[in-house]
Amino acid sequence: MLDIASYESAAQGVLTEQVWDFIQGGSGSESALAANRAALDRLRIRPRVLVDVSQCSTATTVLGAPLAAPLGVAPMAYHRLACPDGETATAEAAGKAGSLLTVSMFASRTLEDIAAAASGPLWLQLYWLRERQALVELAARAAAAGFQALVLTVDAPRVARRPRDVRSGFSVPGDIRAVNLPAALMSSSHRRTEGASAIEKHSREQFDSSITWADLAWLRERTGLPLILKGVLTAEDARLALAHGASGVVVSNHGGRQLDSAVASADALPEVVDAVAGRALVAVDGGIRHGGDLLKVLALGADLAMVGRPVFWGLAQGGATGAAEVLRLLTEELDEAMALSGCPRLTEITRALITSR
Ligand SMILES: Cc1cc2nc3c(=O)[nH]c(=O)nc-3n(C[C@H](O)[C@H](O)[C@H](O)COP(=O)(O)O)c2cc1C
Ligand SMILES: CCCCC(=O)C(=O)O
Repeated sequence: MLDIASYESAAQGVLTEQVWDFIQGGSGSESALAANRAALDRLRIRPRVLVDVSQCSTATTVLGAPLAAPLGVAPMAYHRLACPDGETATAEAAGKAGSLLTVSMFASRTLEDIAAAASGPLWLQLYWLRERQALVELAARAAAAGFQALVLTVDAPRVARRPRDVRSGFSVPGDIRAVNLPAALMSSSHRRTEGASAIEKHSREQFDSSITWADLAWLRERTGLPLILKGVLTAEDARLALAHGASGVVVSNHGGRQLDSAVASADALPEVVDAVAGRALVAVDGGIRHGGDLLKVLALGADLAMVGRPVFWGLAQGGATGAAEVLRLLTEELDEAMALSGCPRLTEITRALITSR
């Protein structure tokens, strides 16, 4: 497999149509989904030549953790939809590739099993549930298992209407469970209804859509782990995130799965980078499919790029091996893009490298 697109088509051949649509799909007209790719494609690289690129290095550290490249796996629910081992396969893959793994609150393997399979840094993603005690317990288990940060997803007061899932009557198969949460909190995710998405209905029941900036203190008082906010798309919210003690933000429109008309993540990235001004970590996700895309978001000022669907495709196609290959491929492509653009070190990747067409 020579590119990420090959993993995508291989995965389509392996997954059921309903799971495929759940993974690939976005909200509404899928315009935010398309915008992520379009924004990256619009950016082009202004390469510099006759630079000594005989020794390129993609290595970096993120919140103190060494990585082979500024690359991480975005949180995605239920990896067992893609392969039988689920998140332990992903953890093994991320470790092999030197990437960071963000585990979803709706992971289908236990935090402890995932930690045992991991050899690299782990973060735990949370949605803010009405049942706050479940958050506190998860945060404590994550810290005990060696997770290094919490990622609170803030772009999902509820799961958006995703037409593909409504049409297919998507529900989470009964044998695949969000095993880190009490079963009673999850039962409606598995309740199949024609013409409705179970996860959208579940989120209306279980997510607390009343939380505001003021509530973040409550969570921060209950964990020693750094808190990162995922789903920030404006300078205003980036400043508020810092004012409320966040250690970082993930610039993301949730892979086009939440606000359908949202700005593309690559378009939002520069204003967030400028607002954060080096005071906290800036990660980004959405549509990153090539090493060149990595180079582009690094040039716009991201400290870390995260990929979602490509990892699912790798898992579907070849379990831990497939997912590791996807992460390695992106890292190799970044290395090549750095060499061919005259940037042997990550610090040389600046905005001067970017033009829009
Ligand atoms: C199948 C799937 C499940 C997801 N589950 C979660 C989740 O549980 N928590 C979350 O914060 N984001 C979730 N996301 C969003 C991803 O973290 C990420 O923002 C998005 O997929 C990045 O875009 P990309 O897929 O284009 O790389 C999910 C995305 C997909 C495709
Ligand atoms: C309730 C599960 C939501 C996972 C998901 O599909 C997403 O966050 O995009």
